[in-house]
Amino acid sequence: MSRSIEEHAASVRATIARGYDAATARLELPLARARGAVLARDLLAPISLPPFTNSQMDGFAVRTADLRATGDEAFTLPVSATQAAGAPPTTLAPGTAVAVMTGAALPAGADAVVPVERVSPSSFDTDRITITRESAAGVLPGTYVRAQGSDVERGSVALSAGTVLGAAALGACAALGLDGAATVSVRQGPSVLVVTGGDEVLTAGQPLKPGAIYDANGPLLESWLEEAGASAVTTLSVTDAPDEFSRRLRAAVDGEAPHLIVTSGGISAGAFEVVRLTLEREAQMWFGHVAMQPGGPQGCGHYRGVPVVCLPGNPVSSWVSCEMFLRPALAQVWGSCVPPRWASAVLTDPVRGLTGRSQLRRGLLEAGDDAAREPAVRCVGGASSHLLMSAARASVLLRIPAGDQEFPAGTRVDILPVSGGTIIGQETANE
Ligand SMILES: Nc1nc2c(c(=O)[nH]1)N[C@H]1C(S)=C(S)[C@@H](COP(=O)(O)OP(=O)(O)OC[C@H]3O[C@@H](n4cnc5c(N)ncnc54)[C@H](O)[C@@H]3O)O[C@H]1N2
Ligand code: MOO
Repeated sequence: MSRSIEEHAASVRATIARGYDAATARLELPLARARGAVLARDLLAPISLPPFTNSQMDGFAVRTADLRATGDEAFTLPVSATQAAGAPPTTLAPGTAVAVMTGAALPAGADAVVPVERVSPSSFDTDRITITRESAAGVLPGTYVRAQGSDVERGSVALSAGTVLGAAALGACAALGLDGAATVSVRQGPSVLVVTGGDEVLTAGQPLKPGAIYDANGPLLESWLEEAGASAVTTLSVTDAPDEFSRRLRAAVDGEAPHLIVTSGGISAGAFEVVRLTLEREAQMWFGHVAMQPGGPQGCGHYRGVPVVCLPGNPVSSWVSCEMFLRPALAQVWGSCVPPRWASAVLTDPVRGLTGRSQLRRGLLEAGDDAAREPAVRCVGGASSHLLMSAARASVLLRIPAGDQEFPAGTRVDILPVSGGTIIGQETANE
């Protein structure tokens, strides 16, 4: 049975939704440990920002009414005081100006600021300034004034639920006076049991035997899931022996009580597909083919009431499947990671499509030195799903539409940014 990418994505989302646990999905965390997390609740502002009305420019605070007299070609005002940043606000006497610095409180009575370079002399070392009629015409109430609460009003929503606590958001929290110990309510993803292995798979650190390979998928999935906000990830390494697989899976699921099981490998057409054969017998599952490459063989369902998502064993297939199926589902159901942020770019080189299947090639977005130019993307490595080293160099996945045709250079394709990848320009910097 075959599915489209969208059909399988919907099915994985519905599968994962059955394991959703509202109590786990929200967590109180001190800000110092919340970097990268997603806010679960609106964060209300404990103070207004700016906390007081202040100047946006180094210049002179004035009363605009003083610059409206008719007939004069220029306005000359005595400088009655200097208002430095950090000092309490002074008062502007009518018919005068107060020298004011960027970020300094606007003196009481002033309603605009004229930048120092627009007055004569253009200096603070003076006891009077002159403003031409032409310059004065542009000085309106509020000019170069940052009103109290113009960024956020005390008590209103400063950062809404769903905001990722990146650098700007953490800076915003600090601006509100929240220190690292202040707690915020953040999203947390499911606890996940990762099942990887096969008779050929060894854990790194052991001597490599003929016919064996090291386990890439365990660490790959663990790291991907942690980045996606999983509350805990435990890994079960299995062999291809069905009875042992069945027994150990059951013990792990009963012992860990995970919200989600993610398996890799053992689901396609071979003679020892232990994951598919066991789950077809012991769980309610769909196994079949999704019209994409890599990541064709897929499965999902429920094992003892726990959602299971089965990914194909080739490492690149597992990784691409995480981005295509787990990311949208975790983002929508648990809210613990950003949803896929698809964009577009043009191909630098021709790419051959595949009949009946979209391809998800790994690519590098070229550094654009011209902001007006559309971003350009090139494939890194070939199409095969064992090519994990070139996948590690990729900064995006490119979706090449189905079709037995060549998509020429210049074709616009959908791209999905991924974390990691090689920084263009540093490929030869072996320091
Ligand atoms: N006759 C067919 N054969 C295959 C088909 C098919 O449709 N008909 N599909 C191919 C595709 S596409 C993929 S993808 C794989 C998926 O197979 P499985 O999910 O059953 O995965 P395995 O056979 O167990 O492993 C595939 C490949 O990946 C390596 N592997 C597995 N686990 C790990 C791990 N933890 N770390 C590193 N590498 C791992 C494994 O050694 C195999 O080379 O099936 C194709 N075959
Ligand atoms: O579809 Mo498989 O996942 O290409 O290698």
